[in-house]
Amino acid sequence: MFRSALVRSSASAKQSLLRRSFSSGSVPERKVAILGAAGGIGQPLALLMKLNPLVSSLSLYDIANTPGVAADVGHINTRSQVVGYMGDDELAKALEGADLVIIPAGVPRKPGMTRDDLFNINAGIVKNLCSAIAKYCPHALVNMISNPVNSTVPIAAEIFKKAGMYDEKKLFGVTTLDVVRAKTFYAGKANVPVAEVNVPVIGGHAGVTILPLFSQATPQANLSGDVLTALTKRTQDGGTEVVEAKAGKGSATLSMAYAGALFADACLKGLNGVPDVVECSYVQSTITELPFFASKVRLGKNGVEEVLDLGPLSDFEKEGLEALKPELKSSIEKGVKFANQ
Ligand SMILES: NC(=O)C1=CN([C@@H]2O[C@H](COP(=O)(O)OP(=O)(O)OC[C@H]3O[C@@H](n4cnc5c(N)ncnc54)[C@H](O)[C@@H]3O)[C@@H](O)[C@H]2O)C=CC1
Ligand SMILES: O=C([O-])CC(=O)C(=O)O
Repeated sequence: MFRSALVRSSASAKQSLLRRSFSSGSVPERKVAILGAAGGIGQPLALLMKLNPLVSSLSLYDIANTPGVAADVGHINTRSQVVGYMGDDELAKALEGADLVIIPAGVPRKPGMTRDDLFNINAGIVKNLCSAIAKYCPHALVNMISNPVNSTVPIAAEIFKKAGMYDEKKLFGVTTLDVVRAKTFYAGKANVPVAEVNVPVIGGHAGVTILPLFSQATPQANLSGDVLTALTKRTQDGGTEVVEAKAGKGSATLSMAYAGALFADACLKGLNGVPDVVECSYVQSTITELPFFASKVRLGKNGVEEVLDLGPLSDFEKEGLEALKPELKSSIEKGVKFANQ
């Protein structure tokens, strides 16, 4: 009893210290820039980042419509100052001093398209934005949302290498929506409280390259092989499920904004020195033979602190891992080739 009272009092002392340091303004200043901020993901993501007390400056950039989004979000009475920037001429100002850049710029899918069908348009957009990041905020963490993520992250890496500022610890493909979906679908089948669920998702972010590891899901549940196969397929097809339901009006935006805000928050916590922040992300990696791979990553003051290994896989997951490698490899090579042509 004495020990638990001690634990309680030290926890509440920590909380009040945190509260005091926050109110005295010692939470670090952090500038977050969203590129593509007026889009379907960009707008709700701007809202969620405005609600995040770790952000002191929120920079909203797009090629159109940012003044309205910035004026709207800027009226919310939370910590960050919001500024909207529109068009190429304002990109430098949008990026200068950014600690974290989130990129949901680019076109979304329509029914019948794969993410790779977006390559021709989005690769060029990502290339230009990354050239600007290299110039104006070379030390920022970059959260890449624009599809096809399996290729846009390698494109970003090549552009950064050419600019001589590439730091593999600072570049992330955002695969959090796959984790969010895997948790939701698993909780439904396992009949466990969704808030308690954890499921790592590895590989990449398209079709079979998305590999949820339900064998490592917690809380554990005794689900049959058929159910696990169906859960895996639903997670892999989650994006397509939304694209079809939206019937030509785009892809996931609200759940993506939620996932993007979760991942950005984890990055900011890491930058601020919060220990043991672990999220899945598509990063430069040596845990398989592929140069980029999504897995659990420990986040820290410099971005990626550690790429965690995959842990034990079921036979079904081992097969899934081998099956995803050719597609992921060719998407990576396509990105590298594009950036260097
Ligand atoms: N990583 C993931 O899990 C997910 C990725 N996505 C991807 O996110 C991207 C954006 O999706 P939505 O927001 O639904 O599309 P959207 O079309 O609603 O918005 C995209 C925004 O990007 C802007 N934009 C275009 N070119 C730009 C440039 N050069 N600089 C700055 N902004 C530019 C547009 O003006 C528009 O406001 C798509 O590529 C989509 O496939 C979508 C859902 C999940
Ligand atoms: O499916 C799409 O095109 C958008 C996306 O990446 C997702 O929802 O996971």
